[in-house]
Amino acid sequence: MRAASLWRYTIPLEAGVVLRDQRVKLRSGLVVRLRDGSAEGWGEIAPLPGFSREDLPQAQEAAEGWLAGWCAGKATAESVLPSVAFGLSCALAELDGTLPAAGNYHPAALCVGDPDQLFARLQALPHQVAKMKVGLYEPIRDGMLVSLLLEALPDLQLRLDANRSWTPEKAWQFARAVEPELRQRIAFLEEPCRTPDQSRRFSAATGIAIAWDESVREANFVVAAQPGVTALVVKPTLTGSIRQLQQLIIAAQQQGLTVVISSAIESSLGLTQLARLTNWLTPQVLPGLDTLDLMQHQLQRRWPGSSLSLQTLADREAIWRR
Ligand SMILES: O=C(O)CCC(=O)C1=CC=C[C@@H](O)[C@@H]1C(=O)O
Ligand SMILES: [Mg+2]
Repeated sequence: MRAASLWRYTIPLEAGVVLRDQRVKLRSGLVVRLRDGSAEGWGEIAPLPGFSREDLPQAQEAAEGWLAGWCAGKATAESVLPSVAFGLSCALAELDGTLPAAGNYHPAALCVGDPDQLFARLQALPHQVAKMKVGLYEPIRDGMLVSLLLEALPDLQLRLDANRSWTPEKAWQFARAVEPELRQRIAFLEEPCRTPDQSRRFSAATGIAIAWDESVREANFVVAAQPGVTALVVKPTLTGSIRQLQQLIIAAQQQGLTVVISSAIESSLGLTQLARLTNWLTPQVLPGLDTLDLMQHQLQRRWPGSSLSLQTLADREAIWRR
């Protein structure tokens, strides 16, 4: 006997969270629970405004349609909406036991805040891998800060993310502020320039490794080894089901590329599932999942070690059930 419930959640974000130049105060999404006899599986469906092609009402409509079919025992294809396909695939994988319980709860530390605080925080990290946004201020300032951190912390490896914000000239200004021997400790710089071509040229000229994030989600994207490209940053809420993630990982491995499983600012429910997917599918790679502290509370499942309070859904009214 199959049953399903859908809840809607809204979590206040910490002041100052900026996504694509927009200050964002709330994160909303759906949580699904599937039951089949005594087995149970949960998933999170949370399109990210400005990044997902579907919005929350569209995701809800698609999820309800899929769930009605599933409860009736019909063979149901994966949704074409990535957030829906991802959340439902997690719920199914918990239900049938394919998603292992063990997780990798040690993401690359996301650096925000002023350089002094950053320095203290980075020094205390168990593994010296951190991620920093660049491209929000002057590129020379970014380059100087990167140099300062790499010089002060000799074991530190930095992942940088420019979100396609630089012209070739600005990207050069950044690179000139980082000495060539320090550039080797930039594990990768995500999408430095406005176009992939410009980013590839930047990498060839500076020796700074790059990674694709936005490009992975473009219709014409092909997984291919290219000089200077070391990694694909994959946010499953934006790319689709666990099966699609597995295909991407296999294709990337065949081309010698690393896949970094990353957050699309999911709640602790989705983040802990991403941590489990990381441990299962990319066990050698630190994930990009250090986004829980952008939120004011956890949802349904605890992230190990987090002191944020937990809100659960079982006593809340579902918006849909069957
Ligand atoms: O990749 C990580 O380590 C954390 C996630 C992260 O940086 C992002 C998540 C979602 C939207 C973006 O603002 C941002 C990114 O650009 O990659
Ligand atoms: Mg990015």
